Amino acid sequence: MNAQSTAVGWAVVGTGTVSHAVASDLRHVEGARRAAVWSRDVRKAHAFAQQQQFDRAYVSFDQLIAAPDVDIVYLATPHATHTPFALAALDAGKHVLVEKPIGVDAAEARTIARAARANKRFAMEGMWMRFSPAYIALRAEVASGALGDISSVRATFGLPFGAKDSPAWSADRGSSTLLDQAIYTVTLARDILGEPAGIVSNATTREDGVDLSLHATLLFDGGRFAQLAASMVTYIDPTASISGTNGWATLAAPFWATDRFRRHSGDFGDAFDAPVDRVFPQEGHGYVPMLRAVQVAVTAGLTEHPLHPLTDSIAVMDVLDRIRSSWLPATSI
Ligand SMILES: NC(=O)C1=CN([C@@H]2O[C@H](COP(=O)(O)OP(=O)(O)OC[C@H]3O[C@@H](n4cnc5c(N)ncnc54)[C@H](OP(=O)(O)O)[C@@H]3O)[C@@H](O)[C@H]2O)C=CC1
Ligand SMILES: O=C1CO[C@H](CO)[C@@H](O)[C@@H]1O
Repeated sequence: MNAQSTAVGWAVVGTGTVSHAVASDLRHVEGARRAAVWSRDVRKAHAFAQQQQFDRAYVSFDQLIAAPDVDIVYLATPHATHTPFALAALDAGKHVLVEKPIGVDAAEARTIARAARANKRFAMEGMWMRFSPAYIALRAEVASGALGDISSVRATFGLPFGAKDSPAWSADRGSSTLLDQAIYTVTLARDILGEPAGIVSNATTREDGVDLSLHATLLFDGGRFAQLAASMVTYIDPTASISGTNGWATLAAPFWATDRFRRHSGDFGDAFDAPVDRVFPQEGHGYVPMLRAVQVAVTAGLTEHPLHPLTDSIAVMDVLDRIRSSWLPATSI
């Protein structure tokens, strides 16, 4: 792929939670070379490179994106930093896989899409749920009519991540349960029901504006609806279900990274007494299908992935913007 080898060189930017999981999953991707890692802290960069077996460690982002053996830059940093890092990497001629959310709003997502087009480079948001075998199979069952005409979706993702005043969540980093958790619920609702015609929502926000919990009802043509909720301070059942005229199906927790769903369908007897379980093998921490798909697309010269094109990231960000702008004046805690 790059001048020095036929392997595809990956760089990981940031050394936090998801960087470790993804770096470890890269070992399962045939032809992926763990080329470089970047951190603001030299010790962390070297420790990560050693632990995850990356060739080199950088504290200069400019040097990392100038490295000839780096093909794909995976960005796993705070939300507010995604766009500047992505633009710099694209302008340096690198392909980018940007952790979700691609930016903090739809305007940023559009800016990244323009830069990817201008540089003729691959860009994608790391919406791994869309590459999960269980999720793909459920979408196929829905499309084939197994649940009849779809009438509603419920998707909720609340986990108490820590203290409400944790410095890990800050407005200047773009911390937000809308961007961090609700993005999965909106992605699922759009995948099944399309673009919402109306939105009813409210959120609980911290004084600095960080939204901590929210609920939203998305309204669609024909009375269809999606009930969504997200939180970073309390549990909210981390499952999702899709219902229609012939039954319902539930993605097991955590629905955004699940290996299974249960379908209840048919007449009342079958729906209640004869559910069908579908279970799929999970590779690594669950990121492998997405990483492999990105690498295959880049190797094939694609600039977007058909399973998660930039137009979809932009459309989801548009819905997130609409949800945010529908909130009543901030309710601080
Ligand atoms: N797909 C998934 O399953 C998951 C996705 N995510 C997404 O991944 C991204 C990162 O999340 P997560 O790994 O949980 O976050 P962490 O806080 O654990 O790690 C973020 C890393 O970004 C680096 N960083 C760069 N610039 C800054 C800055 N200005 N302030 C703070 N850190 C900075 C830090 O690395 P260093 O100190 O080395 O510079 C830090 O370790 C987010 O977009 C999040 O939504 C998160 C979890 C799971
Ligand atoms: O995207 C994500 C997936 O799930 C994690 C929790 O398990 C979240 O923290 C994260 O933001």
